Amino acid sequence: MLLAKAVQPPAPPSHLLHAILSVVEELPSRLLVGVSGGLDSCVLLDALVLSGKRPIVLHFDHGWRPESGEDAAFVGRLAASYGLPYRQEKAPSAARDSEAAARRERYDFFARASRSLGCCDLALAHHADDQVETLLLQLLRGGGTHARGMREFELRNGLRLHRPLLWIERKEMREYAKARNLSWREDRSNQDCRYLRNRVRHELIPFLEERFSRHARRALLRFCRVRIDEEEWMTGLVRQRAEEEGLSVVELRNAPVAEQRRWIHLWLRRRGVPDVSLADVESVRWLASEPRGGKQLSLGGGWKAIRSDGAISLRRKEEGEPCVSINS
Ligand SMILES: Nc1ncnc2c1ncn2[C@@H]1O[C@H](COP(=O)(O)OP(=O)(O)OP(=O)(O)O)[C@@H](O)[C@H]1O
Repeated sequence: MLLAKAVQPPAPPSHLLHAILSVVEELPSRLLVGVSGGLDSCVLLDALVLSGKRPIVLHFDHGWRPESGEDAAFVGRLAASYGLPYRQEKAPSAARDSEAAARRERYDFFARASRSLGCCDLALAHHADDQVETLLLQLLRGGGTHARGMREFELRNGLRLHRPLLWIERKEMREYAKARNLSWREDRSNQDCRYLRNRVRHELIPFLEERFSRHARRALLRFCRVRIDEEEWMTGLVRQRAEEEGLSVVELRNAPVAEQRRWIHLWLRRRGVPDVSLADVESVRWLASEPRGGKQLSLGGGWKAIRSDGAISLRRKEEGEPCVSINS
C-alpha cells in the first residue's frame, strides 16, 4: 500500500488549497485528529500537516469488517509517514448492534484519549456532502426542531469538536487528494444500501438532483447555514431558562410557539434525554396546554414528563412502568 507522500508539492488548484488551508489554519495548534483511513480524514490530516500543525492521530478499530485491522495498520503507517504521534484502540467485541452504538463507542474512545493525552480539541473530517446527508436524515427521523445538519464547532463528551471541512464538497476533497497524490482506504460498507445514510447518499440525493434541481445539494447546504445561524439566535433566547430544573407552565404558555419548541428541546437535552425528537417536544407542549396537573407522558430514551399544577418535571421511567405517549 502506497502511503501519502511527505509534505511537498504537487499542489491542488490554488483556490481549493486556499479554501482548505484557511479553515484548517484557524484550529488550535495542540490538536487530536480522528482518522478512519478513508478519503476525508486522509485529506484533513494532510491539510493539517501542510498548514504546519502536528496533531495526534486517533484511530478506533471497530472490528466489524474483515479489513478493519488493515485500516488500523494503514492509519498507523500514515501517521508514521508524517512523523506524528498515533493512538489506536480496538472495540472490545465485533458485535455491531447499530451505527449509533458504534459511534458511541468511538466517541468514548476519543474522550478517553483526550483525557489521557491532556488535549480536548478534536478535528473531524465531516464535509459538505455529509452535512446535506445529515440534514436529510434528521428530517426523515423526525428531529424537526433541530434539523440543521452539524455545526463547525461543538462541545460533546468533554471534547471540543472541530469540523473544518464542513463546507468543502466531496468532489473537492477528491480533487485535493488526487493533486496531492494521497492514498486512502475504501470502506465498502459505504456502498451498502441497507444503511439509511447510504440510501440517502446513493439514491435520495441523486434522485433530487436528477428529477428536481441539479442544484438541490447546494440549496440544502445553504439551508443548513441559515438554520444553524437561526438556531444559535433562538438558543441564546432560551439558554438560561433551559437550565432550570422544572418548566414553568405559565411562562411556557406565554412564549411564542417557536420559542416554546426551542426551549423545551434544549431543556430536554440538558437533562440527558437522548436524540430529542419533535414528538417529544410536542408531548411536553401538550402537557403544558392541559388546564390541570396530574398527567404524564412517555418520551424517547426511557424518560417521562410529569405535569404538576404549575410546572413540568422529568424523570426516568422505572422498569416496566406503564405510561402513555401522546401518540397512543
Ligand atoms: N474509526 C475511526 N477512527 C477515528 N476517527 C474516525 C473513525 N471513523 C470516523 N472517524 C472520524 O469521524 C469523521 C466522521 O466519520 P463518519 O462520517 O463515518 O461518522 P458517522 O458514523 O457518520 O458519525 P458522526 O458523524 O456522528 O461522527 C471522520 O471524517 C473521521 O474524522
